[in-house]
Amino acid sequence: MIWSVSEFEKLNRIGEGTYGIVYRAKDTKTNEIVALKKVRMDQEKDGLPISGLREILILKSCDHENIVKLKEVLVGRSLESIFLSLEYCEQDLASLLDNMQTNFSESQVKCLILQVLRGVKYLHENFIIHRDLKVSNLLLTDKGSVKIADFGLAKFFSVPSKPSTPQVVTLWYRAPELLLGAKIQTTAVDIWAVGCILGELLGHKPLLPGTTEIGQLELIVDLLGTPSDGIWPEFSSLPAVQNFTLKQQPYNNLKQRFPWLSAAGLRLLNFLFMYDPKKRATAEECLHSSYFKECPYPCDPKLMPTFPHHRNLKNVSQTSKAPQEPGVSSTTEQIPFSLPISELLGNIVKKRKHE
Ligand SMILES: Nc1ncnc2c1ncn2[C@@H]1O[C@H](COP(=O)(O)OP(=O)(O)OP(=O)(O)O)[C@@H](O)[C@H]1O
Repeated sequence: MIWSVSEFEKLNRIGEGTYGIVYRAKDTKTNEIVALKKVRMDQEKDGLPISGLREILILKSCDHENIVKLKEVLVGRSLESIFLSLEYCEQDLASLLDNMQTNFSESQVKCLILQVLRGVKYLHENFIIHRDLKVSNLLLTDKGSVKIADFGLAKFFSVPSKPSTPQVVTLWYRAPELLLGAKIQTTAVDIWAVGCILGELLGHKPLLPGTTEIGQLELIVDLLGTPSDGIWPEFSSLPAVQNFTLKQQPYNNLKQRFPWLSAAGLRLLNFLFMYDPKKRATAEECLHSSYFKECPYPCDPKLMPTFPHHRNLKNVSQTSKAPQEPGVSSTTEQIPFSLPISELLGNIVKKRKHE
């Protein structure tokens, strides 16, 4: 068995999510810049946390230009730390939206959302539901390429579907069926999230920024009107319908929210926001939307502007002050040994003898 050893120079911390810390790092052998995502092992005594395993298995199975590439799974000196080495993307849409001086033009929004839809179409065709699509999980390279990231909540789905835990997807992007306790999750939850992302890009602010589940439902009802069995036959049999009294609001206010948007743009948003998940658009259908075939046309990704690298500027000083993690030096990190995924998964709880 060949163990290849790589050394990474940790450059700065670029993100910290629920499941891990992400660093910008240089592979000192190849000089390649990568993103190293440290998989959080806090509660784990017997191996990888489920979110880390999911992310590895799903990313390993993906090969698409709009899905972030997993290069290697790396194991630290003691098997206690696991890192994913991912292709490096200069921006994530959340920090970009927070920091940009000029808003995205509609043609740029079309370019971005088309790429998201291509990535989502690929996932759904490969029986993967992402379940946590949001602007912070959409990365953008300096070449204008969008990459869907963070597969910690993603899962393979089967047909017919099996019940799964409803508490997924960040509140702002969460589909009404999840808020109402549906037991079966379908690809439609990702499509709802794409609708929220499109609304956020077009409106330059989060579309439905709820702070509680009921508050989230109320924002949805304010925007789209109150659902009923007429438009969504399963509605009144959803588990949580009894828990909430939804206010009666008969109007769809998308046109009021986006008064400048064309009829095709509004049709697309309405299709993404169908209450009934069975009637909601598929990624494939959205890709054929006439919205993308009318002026302003989607810009070519190569013509997307590049932006200052805020995350690096902000975090360089933070990184040098950050408390040192076990086995991690603040400059040249002796981190990981790369191991084949089959080995990793086979040996995940065994200590390495040949280190
Ligand atoms: N390949 C990458 N290139 C550049 N930046 C990245 C990359 N992967 C992740 N990031 C940055 O790190 C942040 C957190 O990453 P990620 O979402 O994968 O972690 P997480 O712990 O699963 O987060 P969450 O809290 O969203 O579940 C992202 O928002 C992004 O800013």
